[in-house]
Amino acid sequence: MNDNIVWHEHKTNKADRARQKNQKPAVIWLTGLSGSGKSTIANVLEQKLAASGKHTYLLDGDNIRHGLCGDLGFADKDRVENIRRISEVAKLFVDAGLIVITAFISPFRTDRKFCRNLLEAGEFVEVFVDTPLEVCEQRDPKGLYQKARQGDIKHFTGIDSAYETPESPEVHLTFDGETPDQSADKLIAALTEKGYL
Ligand SMILES: Nc1ncnc2c1ncn2[C@@H]1O[C@H](COP(=O)(O)OS(=O)(=O)O)[C@@H](OP(=O)(O)O)[C@H]1O
Ligand SMILES: Nc1ncnc2c1ncn2[C@@H]1O[C@H](COP(=O)(O)OP(=O)(O)O)[C@@H](O)[C@H]1O
Repeated sequence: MNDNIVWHEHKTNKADRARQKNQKPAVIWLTGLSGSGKSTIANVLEQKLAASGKHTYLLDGDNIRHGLCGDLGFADKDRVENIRRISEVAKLFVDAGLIVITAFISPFRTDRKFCRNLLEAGEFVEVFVDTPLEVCEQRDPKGLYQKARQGDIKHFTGIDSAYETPESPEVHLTFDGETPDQSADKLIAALTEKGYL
């Protein structure tokens, strides 16, 4: 970083904006395999939070990779940079007073920890969408597992690229045949019980 760039304190701050919105800004970070249900649950969660008057913003893997991270692929170093950029954006949105929901595979522990460390204590809420690989592969909503098994996609998470499971996520969301709506309700119940909402 350039030594001649000095941080500028603003007169309106995160606490003011949070008070105005009557909510606790945070990042609800969904992590899990492709097809585990991150985007689906994140969408339902956002709808439900909006309906209860919360101000939210959803950052979703596929969408962000069309714009902000459109230059990145799926080699390890690209995934690291992907999560770094998203973490910085999430931090800005938290500063804006929002409840940020993210839906990225985010396969590496150090990258999820990077985001946690960027934020203040209690602002990073790791949610492990723990759907077994067999279920994700059976769902295969975009046909990507089939392509990965055929060798048409390289470095596919869970097939030939690692997924490091969270060691102590704030919320551990297991799949037991629930509908997306039920999973989102389970998540909201856990977030409420732990005081994040
Ligand atoms: N090689 C490989 N591995 C994993 N995923 C792949 C790959 N190639 C494309 N896709 C599609 O990209 C989506 C994952 O993007 P993310 O930004 O969440 O990935 S990461 O966090 O940087 O690992 C992922 O979206 P989700 O299925 O919603 O998770 C896939 O649709
Ligand atoms: N309880 C559930 N929660 C989330 N998705 C579910 C659930 N049950 C079935 N699904 C289906 O699984 C698929 C998950 O896909 P998606 O949300 O794109 O996952 P990801 O974002 O993790 O790749 C969707 O087709 C969704 O309808």
